Amino acid sequence: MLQLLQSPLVGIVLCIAILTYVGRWLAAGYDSRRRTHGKHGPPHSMIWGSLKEMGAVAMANPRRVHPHVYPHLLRKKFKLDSVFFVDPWPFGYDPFIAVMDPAVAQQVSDYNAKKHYSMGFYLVPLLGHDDMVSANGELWKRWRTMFNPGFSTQHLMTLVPGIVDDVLVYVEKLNEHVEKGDVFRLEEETTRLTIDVIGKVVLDLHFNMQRGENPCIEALREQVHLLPNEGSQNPLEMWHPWGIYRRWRNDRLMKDYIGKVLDERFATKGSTAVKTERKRTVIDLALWNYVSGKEDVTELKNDTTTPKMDEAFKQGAITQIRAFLFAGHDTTSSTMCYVFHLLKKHPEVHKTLCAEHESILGPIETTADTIRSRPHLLNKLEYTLAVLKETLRLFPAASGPREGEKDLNLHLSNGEIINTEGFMVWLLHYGLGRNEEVWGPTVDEFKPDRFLPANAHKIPEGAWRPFEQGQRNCLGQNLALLESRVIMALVCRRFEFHLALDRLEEVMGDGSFYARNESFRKGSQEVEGEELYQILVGAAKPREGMPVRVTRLDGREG
Ligand code: HEM
Repeated sequence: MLQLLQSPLVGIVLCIAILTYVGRWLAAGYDSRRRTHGKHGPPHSMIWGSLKEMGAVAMANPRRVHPHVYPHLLRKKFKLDSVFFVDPWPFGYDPFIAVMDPAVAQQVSDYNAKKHYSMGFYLVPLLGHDDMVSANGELWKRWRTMFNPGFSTQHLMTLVPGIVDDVLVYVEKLNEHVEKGDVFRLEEETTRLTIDVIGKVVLDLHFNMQRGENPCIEALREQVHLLPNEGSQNPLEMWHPWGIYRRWRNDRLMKDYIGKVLDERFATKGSTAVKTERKRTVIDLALWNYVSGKEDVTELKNDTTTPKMDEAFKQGAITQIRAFLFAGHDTTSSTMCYVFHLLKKHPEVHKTLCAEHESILGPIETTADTIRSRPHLLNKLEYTLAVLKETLRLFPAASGPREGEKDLNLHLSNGEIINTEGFMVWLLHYGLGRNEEVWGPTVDEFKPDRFLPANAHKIPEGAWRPFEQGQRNCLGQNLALLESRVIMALVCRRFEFHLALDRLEEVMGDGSFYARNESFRKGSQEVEGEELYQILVGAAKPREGMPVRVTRLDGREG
């Protein structure tokens, strides 16, 4: 063996392999430069691409600001149009077309452009292969069709009492923080709540993360933190042996845990209950579809031994369940954090919101029971919905990376037509929500009124898309908006949250991911005057997990 390794032939083969790899890498770089040169965008050089200009913007802003913020800052700095080209090679995967124009974004979703392949790479450690968030074509369609009924408004209304129970635990915990007067990370507490909610929706399980721990969720959350994130300026971080081991271990743990739940549900319910009960949790929908797809279910019904599930189906279902657990927790908790942050900054909005809750849901003491018995009242909270929409306009939790292709042409308002082949088409909800050409002179102001039904017609079509639109829109958006309204109805009249970024040292020992890496805290800590800027940790989250103090608004017990 040693002799073989020392032979000149092996050396030659290795050299050829390395040279081929480097050659292909350089060719990709040249291609990226060539494609982007001369196109509308920040100043571009054949040597540096857009790197110099991106670097200058990065240097003028906090080191770990979320990548979806940069194109917006570039657009403002160079007074660019709402669609432009950026060449970040050797960073990223392809040169990209930044889209912050509603009509053009709409063209991309009407075309039903494919998810960009980088999304799959990014999500594999977290979700496994072929998850429905990044999959395309028939594979995606099959899962989406299967799970759609689990997110119908009618079904979601039946979940409201369970959501209320979870939010009441959250209220209890906030009261404990009031008593202690401590500083804590609001994102952490809120994420535990949204996990409890999504656990019921997806697996019909109560994870009880607000009062305890769960190994599967711990693994999921650690996995989120091990993805390329705010620490990924160091490309070697992904290759750290400890990180590789933890990702492997977490992946196995999640697969085993969810696989066991699936097996148990399938064994206890077998086909009979799954077929007759027609429950609509994600897991039951998966099982129901599986059982219904069988040619002969009687064989399963009469089976006295434990029925076994086809392994390929099981692995696919595990991946989708992981996708729901992931997509359904931190996006919502991040949005809630920004709602509370903006309400504190805008007391007049907070007051109007509380008045709406009082008039539609009655006194706070009876609100939980009122919502449980008359959940449809949540649909009447127009101002609450407007506050949520305005928050998502300014702080969207995600964006939409799509793959350009030969037949996908973008028709710009100036008559120009852009062919997208070879580019990533990046639908940037952050930049779209902050584009003054779309939202006018009040673009930077927090004005929920713009989303009230009387004003909604003034908003250009396709301009509000934090859940994306078209066939690949967010499957969980109705759940997110419903859950958020329950939280707001039970929290906003009780508490206010005081941002405590100046008391960070009090939470640094909490062992959370946010406590890592001191170097991120050096230099400017504001983006366009906002100190609670977004960072990338799975979703776009408030930096430092939003350290706060909480006080009671009425001085009474919550
Ligand atoms: C405020 C909260 C949320 C926001 C802002 C949000 C945003 C988004 C966005 C922008 C997409 C499209 C991504 C793309 O175009 O590449 C998406 C997809 C998705 N979201 Fe959400 N989401 C939220 C909550 C949820 C919840 C609660 C669930 C729970 C089940 C969920 C499940 C999904 C799924 C399964 C997809 C993929 C849908 C498909 O491709 O067919 N999301 N979300």
